[in-house]
Amino acid sequence: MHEKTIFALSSGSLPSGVAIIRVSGPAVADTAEKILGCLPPPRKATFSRFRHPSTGDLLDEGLSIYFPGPNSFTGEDVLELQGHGGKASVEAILTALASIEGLRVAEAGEFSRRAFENNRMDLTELEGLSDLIAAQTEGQRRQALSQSQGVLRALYEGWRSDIIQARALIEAELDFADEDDVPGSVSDQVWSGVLTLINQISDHLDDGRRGELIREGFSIALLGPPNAGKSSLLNALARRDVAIVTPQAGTTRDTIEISMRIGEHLVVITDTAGLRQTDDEIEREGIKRAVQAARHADLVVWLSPSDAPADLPVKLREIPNEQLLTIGTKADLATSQCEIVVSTVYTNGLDVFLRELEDRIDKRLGHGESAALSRQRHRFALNECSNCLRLSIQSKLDLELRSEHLRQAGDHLGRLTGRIDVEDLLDVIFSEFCVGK
Ligand SMILES: Nc1nc2c(c(=O)[nH]1)N(C=O)[C@@H](CNc1ccc(C(=O)N[C@@H](CCC(=O)O)C(=O)O)cc1)CN2
Ligand SMILES: Nc1nc2c(ncn2[C@@H]2O[C@H](COP(=O)(O)OP(=O)(O)OP(=O)(O)O)[C@@H](O)[C@H]2O)c(=O)[nH]1
Repeated sequence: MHEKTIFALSSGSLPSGVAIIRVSGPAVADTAEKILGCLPPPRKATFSRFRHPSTGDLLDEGLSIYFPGPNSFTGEDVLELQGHGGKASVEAILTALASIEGLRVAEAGEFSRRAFENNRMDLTELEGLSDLIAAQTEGQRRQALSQSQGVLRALYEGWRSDIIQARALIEAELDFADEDDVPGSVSDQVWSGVLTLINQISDHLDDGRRGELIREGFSIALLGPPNAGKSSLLNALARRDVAIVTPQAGTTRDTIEISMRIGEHLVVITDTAGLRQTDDEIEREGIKRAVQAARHADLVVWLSPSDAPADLPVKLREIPNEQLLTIGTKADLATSQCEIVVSTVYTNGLDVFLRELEDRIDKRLGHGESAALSRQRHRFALNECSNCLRLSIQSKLDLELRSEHLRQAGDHLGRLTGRIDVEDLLDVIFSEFCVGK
C-alpha cells in the first residue's frame, strides 16, 4: 500500500470538451469530502460541485465517480473528477488537490505502475496498454487491445505453471530417490510434457515476427538504378515532397524514411540511392546504405524504368522471392515487361501498386488470429526459456541438474510477465507512458 495519494489529468490536451482528473490512493475518501462535500456512491456517475477545500470557492461543476479499492483501475481507492476541459478550470482543480495533505502529482505511468504492483496487470498487459495508447493502425489497435486484456499473460503463465508442476514432480522423485519402493518413471511423463512445451514455444516464436512488425511497422525499401523514379514514387505515396526529385542521376544520397498506413498496418518506406558503379565517395556511401536497407527490409520494391529496364543487381539476388516485388516505372514513356507499372507523372497504377502492397503485407501480418509476441524482450525471454528446457530434457544429465534447468526456464517466463526481478525493466516500460496513465 502506498502512503501517498496521487492525482493527474488523465484525459488529453486542453482545451477539451470534458477533462478527467484521476485521484488514487488512501486519501481518496478524505479528498472527496473536502472537494465534493461528501463521498459519492461507489461506481455511480454523480453530478457534483467541485469546491476549493479551504476557501469553499466554486471551481467547476461536473461528474464524480468513486471506485473503492480493490475494484478499480489501480486496485486502490480511485476518484474521478470529470469537469470542463478549460485550461483554467483544470488548473484550479489541480491546484486545489495539491493543497490537500497527502496528495501529490502523479508521475508518468504511475497509475499503471500501481495497477501492476497491486497485481491488477502483469508486464505484458502493461505493455499492451502502452501500445494501445500509441496505436495508429487498426492492426496495432487490435493486437494491443488483446495484449492488454491478457492473451500473452494467459499463455506465458500457463506455460510457467506447467514448468513449476513438472519441477515439483521431479523434486518429489529426488526426495524419494533413496526409497526402494518408489518407481523412477514419474519423470518419463514429465519429460514428454516438457518436449511438447518446447514445441509450443517454438511454434509461437516461429511467426515471421508478425507481432513485432505490427507494432514497429512493416519496412519496405525502394531500390533501383539512378533516375528510376524512386524519390518520385516516395513523394507520391507520402502525398508530399519528402525527397528531392531532379532529372540528374544520383540525386538521392542518404536513405529517407516515411511512415504511412497501408490498409490496417503501419509501414515504413525507405527511399534509397540509385544503384550504379561510381567513383563519387558520397554516392558510394549512399549505395552501401541502400544495400543495407534492402537487406533489412521486409519487402524490397525494385523499380525498373520502362524506358531503360534494369535487372536486379547480383548482390540483391539473395533476397527471397516473397520479399521482392518488381515494378515498372515511368509507364508513360514506354511499355514495360512488368506486371505492375506506375507513372508518377500521370499518377497511373499507384492504386494497383498499393493494393499489391496491402495484399503482401496482410499475408505476412495476418489479422490477429492468434496471440503474437510483440517485442524483442518477449522473443529473448522465450528463447532463453526454450534453451533451458532443451538442457533439461537431456537424459544423460543428473536429475538434480535437470531440475535446476527447469527452474531457470520457469524464471525466464516469470521475468516475462513480471513475476520476478523486473525493477530495471519497469522504469523502461513506464517511461513510455504519459502522465495520467
Ligand atoms: N472514465 C474512465 N474511462 C476509462 C478509464 C478510466 O480510468 N476512467 N480507463 C482507464 O484505463 C479505461 C478503462 N479501464 C478500466 C479498467 C478497470 C476499471 C475497474 O473499475 N475495474 C474493476 C471493476 C470491473 C468490473 O466492474 O467488471 C475491477 O477490475 O475490479 C475501470 C476502468 C478506459 N476508459
Ligand atoms: N516521364 C516520367 N518521368 C518520371 C517519372 N517518375 C519520375 N520521373 C522523372 O525521372 C527523374 C528522376 O526521378 P527521381 O524520382 O529523382 O528518381 P530516383 O530514382 O529517385 O533517382 P536517384 O535519386 O538518382 O536514384 C526526374 O526528372 C523525374 O521527374 C514518371 O513516371 N514518368
